[in-house]
Amino acid sequence: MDIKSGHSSPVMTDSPPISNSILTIRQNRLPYSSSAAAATALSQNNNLFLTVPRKKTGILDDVKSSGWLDAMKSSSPPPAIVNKDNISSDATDMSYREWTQLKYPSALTTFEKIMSFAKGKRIALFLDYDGTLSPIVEEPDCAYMSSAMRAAVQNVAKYFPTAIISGRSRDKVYEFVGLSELYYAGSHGMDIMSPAGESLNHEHLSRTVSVNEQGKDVNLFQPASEFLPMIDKVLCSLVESTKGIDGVKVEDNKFCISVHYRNVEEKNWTLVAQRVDYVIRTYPNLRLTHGRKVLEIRPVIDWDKGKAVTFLLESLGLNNCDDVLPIYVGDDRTDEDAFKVLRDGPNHGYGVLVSAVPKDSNAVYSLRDPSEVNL
Ligand SMILES: O=P(O)(O)OC[C@H]1O[C@H](O[C@H]2O[C@H](CO)[C@@H](O)[C@H](O)[C@H]2O)[C@H](O)[C@@H](O)[C@@H]1O
Repeated sequence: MDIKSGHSSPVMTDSPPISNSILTIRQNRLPYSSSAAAATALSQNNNLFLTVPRKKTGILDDVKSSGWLDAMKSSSPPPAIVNKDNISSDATDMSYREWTQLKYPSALTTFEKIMSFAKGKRIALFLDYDGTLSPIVEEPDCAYMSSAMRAAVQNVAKYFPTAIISGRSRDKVYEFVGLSELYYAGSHGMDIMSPAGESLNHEHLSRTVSVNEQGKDVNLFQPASEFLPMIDKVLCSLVESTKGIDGVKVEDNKFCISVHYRNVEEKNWTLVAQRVDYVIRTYPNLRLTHGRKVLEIRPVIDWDKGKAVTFLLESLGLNNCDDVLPIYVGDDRTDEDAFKVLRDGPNHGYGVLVSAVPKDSNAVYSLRDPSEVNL
């Protein structure tokens, strides 16, 4: 594979050797140089989002009838599917193989095909964090990324504009990744930051300049900033109302809040759902989504990871270009918005779903786990 310089983003010219990691890029590459758009109404018809019931009075009934509990139970692969040694059963293996053969081919085995499609195109790379760059662990504060993964991300970012798109707060995910040359979109895309020295050029941008850890100016785009006081209030209420439940963790993600129940005994999951429901039912401007053993509370604005990808492509001048190939790698339900944008929108690209279990997705390709994102 060779990459031509002289473009704002390098162009793929040859097929690279097959790699066992989507982030492995070898050889001599040249570096690339490279009014708040907060829409007001909720336009999510996406059935991944659960509407918070407002008018009923029986909280437990609400929690049951609105499907919260079912979603909570199915929100991460049950331990029975992948055993402790990560050795899956024959039946599981078979269904996974079928799934990758028939529906979502492995990005590793089709790497050559992807690269031949990328020939002559500029790549823009979008990476989710938890479950994609770092393995899912019990303690959210300990979801560290390996140095090998960091080096791989750093390497690709020399050649392609690269962004981390996470549900976490931007500060937290920046702390984990630690690479100042990347774009970061925290809070499910509601907090976008350019690398130092790069600006976010966008018609809808009411630009905020901020100073990063190295004292350099960076551009911020925060379409939900008006919700901050409300989110802070709700955060305090959620901490207070769940504090008696063993194992629960309320995480401040700045423009959204995560209520983790991974370490809560299953018999108490109803209680978690009830308490969360009780707090947020009085806030019509908030909505609830489910992640991996986590309830995520965020403002009702027409913004998600898919919108963040579009915004970044537009800011980079890479939108609606036939010679651009955006690639998004993610594992979670919230990544589906980005996969959908790349599959159906004008910026045709590839979604790569990281999953060890078969599931339906808007992605085109798959990888089994973070170790396949980078070996
Ligand atoms: O968009 P992401 O970068 O994938 O962030 C989504 C959520 O990830 C984190 O929670 C998940 O990972 C934890 C660490 O492995 C795990 O303990 C938890 O059960 C998972 O849900 C993060 O803590 C959340 O705030 C993010 O919303």
